[in-house]
Amino acid sequence: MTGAAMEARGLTMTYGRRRGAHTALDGCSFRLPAGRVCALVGPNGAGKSTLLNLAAGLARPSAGSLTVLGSADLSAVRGRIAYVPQDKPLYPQLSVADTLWSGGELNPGRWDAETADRIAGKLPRKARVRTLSGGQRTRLALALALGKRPELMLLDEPMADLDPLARHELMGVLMAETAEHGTTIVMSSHILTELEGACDFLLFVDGGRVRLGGEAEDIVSAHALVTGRTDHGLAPHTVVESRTTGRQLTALVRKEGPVDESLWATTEPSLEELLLAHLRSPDAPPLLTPSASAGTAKAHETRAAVASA
Ligand SMILES: Nc1ncnc2c1ncn2[C@@H]1O[C@H](COP(=O)(O)OP(=O)(O)OP(=O)(O)O)[C@@H](O)[C@H]1O
Repeated sequence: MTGAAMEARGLTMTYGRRRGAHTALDGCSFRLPAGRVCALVGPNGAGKSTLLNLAAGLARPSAGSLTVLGSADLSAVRGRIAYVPQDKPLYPQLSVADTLWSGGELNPGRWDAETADRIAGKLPRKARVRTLSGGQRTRLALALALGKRPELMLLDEPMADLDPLARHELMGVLMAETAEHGTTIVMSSHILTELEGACDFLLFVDGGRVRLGGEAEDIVSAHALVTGRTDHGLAPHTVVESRTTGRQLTALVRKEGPVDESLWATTEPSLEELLLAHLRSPDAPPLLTPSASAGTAKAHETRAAVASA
């Protein structure tokens, strides 16, 4: 599919009322183009699970709007979405085989038994779900999600309890899904090293707000790691984070034009370095690339239509 897999405008979610009220998402606006593998990152309590719950249609926003797969009525697109929440809810009394069978029963016309079976891998088919380890349960939940052949997969910390080999395998499977079927994947994770190279889009949420959004490559290349003398100013660049050792300054900057490389030794940060710097600097200004800005696609389409008229 083309267009946006998700588009949020002023998306706000407040839990509780009056004195006990807590705003988990606070006026988020962003756009996630279809067919991307999107890393949803942010510190504990940032609002990641809340966003995934809203996208899965399990809760309604307190204010603002959220469009998923082109529809504001999320019950209408539920069949095209697979959601694997953090606690991986499965029926503990069912066997692995029965759980896979139920996937087929619940998703008539869409179910891909071969894929589900492949992802379930060596899980003992006769074992009851309640006897599986955390990682094995995750594998089964992912088999159900992928077997559904969704257009949008929402995965809340899918890698947390997988062993390194299984994580590697999962990343490969998810990337193949996107390449073959154009599936959009949104995956929350705290394991930053594993996201690099696997995710091509980034949503960094903190304090209920989107602080970074867009193509991972574009976001990384908008920044630079610079080292130089403290008396060389860094203007006009925005300093996200800096550290001084004697007369030497090392900083992660958001570039406003080219960095003067005669004064500053400059390298491109890794995605992990970039995210860590932003985690440590909650006051850094937000950055949304044009592809992640809500409403941009329509504006581009309108401009293109006007130009070709
Ligand atoms: N059902 C709820 N009732 C009240 N507050 C909630 C509820 N669910 C989440 N919250 C609060 O909303 C905020 C965001 O929570 P959320 O689970 O979305 O964060 P998160 O980014 O997924 O965190 P983590 O990385 O720890 O999983 C937190 O302060 C949390 O305490």
